[in-house]
Amino acid sequence: MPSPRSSRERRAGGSSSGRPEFLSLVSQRSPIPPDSPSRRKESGISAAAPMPEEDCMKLNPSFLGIALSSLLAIDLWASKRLGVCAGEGSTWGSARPLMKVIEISGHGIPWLLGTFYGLCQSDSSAAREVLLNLLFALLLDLVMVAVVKGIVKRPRPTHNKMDMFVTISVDKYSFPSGHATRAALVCRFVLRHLVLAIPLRVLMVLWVLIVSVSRVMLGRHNMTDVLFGLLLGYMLYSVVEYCWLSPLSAPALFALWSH
Ligand SMILES: CC(C)=CCC/C(C)=C/CC/C(C)=C/CC/C(C)=C/COP(=O)(O)O
Repeated sequence: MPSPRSSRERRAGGSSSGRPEFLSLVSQRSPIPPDSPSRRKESGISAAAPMPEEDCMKLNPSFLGIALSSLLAIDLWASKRLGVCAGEGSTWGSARPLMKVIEISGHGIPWLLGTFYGLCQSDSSAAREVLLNLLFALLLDLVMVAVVKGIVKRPRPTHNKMDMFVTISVDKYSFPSGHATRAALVCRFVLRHLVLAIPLRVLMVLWVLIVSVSRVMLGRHNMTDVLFGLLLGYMLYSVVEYCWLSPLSAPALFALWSH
């Protein structure tokens, strides 16, 4: 048996849209009397009787849609204003070389190569365990960011100059920021597994903040790319911790690195 909503939509000319702005247009052609309860419901005028849950749900996607578009508009506008190092001629264009050094400090290549080198050089099994897990974390991060970038396909900001040091194909997309995920992941990893003096721990957190802010200042990302990247990196560390590789759980891997 057809639901009351679907039969109403058929009467209204076959529209399947549940969005109120479309329903108000549709209702001009509807044979339902203007003061009927269902007409009041469609036009959003509150009736004495409580609205059925089905009709309340119709308003939410539209509200959510407006809220999301507003957030994205604010994000684009603010990110463009903060992109003060996006080009040599930008307001803070002279700071661009420094921003690019910060960019390299969070790039995948130095982190992967450094960890790989450390793994080959390490002679203690405890160090090997930590470095092997760091390598796993960095590779997992690379894969996850590539997957999300490939799904979301959000283009980089229009003011970005694509002059980045070594990129892969999905790096033409900006959501999420790979630098932000890596910085958050590495920071959590290092704070958990390295015994560092307090000033160094503070420096590590500051580095995450500087790398994150520099992504927007360089014009590489919108703010939401960076915020989501930080969140993703933070969560990825929990995955690494959960899958922690040890000589017991992955003996073959550890046999590879034992001298
Ligand atoms: C050395 C080992 C063990 C493996 C190398 C594997 C490999 C394919 C590395 C690629 C590293 C690479 C090119 C990463 C891209 C980093 C990057 C430019 C991310 C984009 O960051 P974003 O913040 O602009 O999104």
